[in-house]
Amino acid sequence: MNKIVQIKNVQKRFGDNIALDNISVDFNEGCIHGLLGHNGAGKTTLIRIIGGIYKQDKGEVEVLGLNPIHDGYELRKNIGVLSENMCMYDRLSIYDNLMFYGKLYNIEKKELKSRIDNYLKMFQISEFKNKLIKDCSTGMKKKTGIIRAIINEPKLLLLDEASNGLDPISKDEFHGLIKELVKIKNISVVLCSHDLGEVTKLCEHITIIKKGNVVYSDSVSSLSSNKESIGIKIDTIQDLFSFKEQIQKELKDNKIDYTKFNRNSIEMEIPSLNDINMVIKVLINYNLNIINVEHKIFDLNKIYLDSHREENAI
Ligand SMILES: Nc1ncnc2c1ncn2[C@@H]1O[C@H](COP(=O)(O)OP(=O)(O)OP(=O)(O)O)[C@@H](O)[C@H]1O
Repeated sequence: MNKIVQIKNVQKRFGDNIALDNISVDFNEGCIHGLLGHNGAGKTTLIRIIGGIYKQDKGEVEVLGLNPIHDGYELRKNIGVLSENMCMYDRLSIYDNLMFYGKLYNIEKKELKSRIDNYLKMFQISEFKNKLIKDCSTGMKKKTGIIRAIINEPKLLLLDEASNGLDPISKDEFHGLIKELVKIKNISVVLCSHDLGEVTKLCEHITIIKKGNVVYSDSVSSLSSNKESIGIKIDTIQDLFSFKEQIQKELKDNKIDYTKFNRNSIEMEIPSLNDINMVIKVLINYNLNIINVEHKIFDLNKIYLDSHREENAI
């Protein structure tokens, strides 16, 4: 698979603050890549280096075979960026905003109009095209923001916490649109998010950054197939916290070290599916009513928490 982004030993400082320490990571073409990490981990800085907005202090960066600093003009023609703050003109309509941004790319007027019309249709906001941005809902603005980010038909789309503020239904729609773009336009995406559900749903490759270093980077398919243990989640009617310590001890005696208790559910890693019966017996012994048993093939929550334990610090 071709590499669309190659980052090698990149460092970026802001004064004494090391935003990126010594990062090396590659992103493949035609995939959605998730970029995760706590607040201040360095995600936006990395996105901005990829987009040619910041220049790294050390290391090498290649995006679409280009050097983002030296080939900035060429690069900007081929990437799209959407961040939480979308920077659109409040007093212009959806349509006029898109025309304005499209003209910046020197897209021929007839072609630009046809692209805008097609995307407005695809995103189901044609009927609102004359609405001023200041009067639009967050969902409408986000859709306009994505159209703006892809109006130049980019090969790479950088989404920095772009779905923030969307209600669950609009978020679902947003995810559908991103998937569709990847499928029909073969766009590669780097998606920065704090929403692990969103990343699990969309991304084929995941990179976790901690204090300016990559602490985790792997494809979801290899994560799922290389797993030595199996994640399960069991829902109960009763409150599990009252039995937490006893259950935890019994499971530990049965070689189940990782357990996460929620009020009405327990998540754990079991060595094999045969161990499910033993776990259920333990719970039933506490007169707990089990209402659901879920097999979690890919548990990003656990991967994220594990990668932020102190012993994994680089
Ligand atoms: N322009 C800047 N000037 C000074 N410091 C900056 C600048 N941009 C980022 N930093 C610092 O670099 C570090 C990494 O910030 P960055 O915004 O990349 O993190 P992030 O992972 O995107 O965080 P969040 O999830 O909160 O958006 C932080 O300590 C931040 O304060």
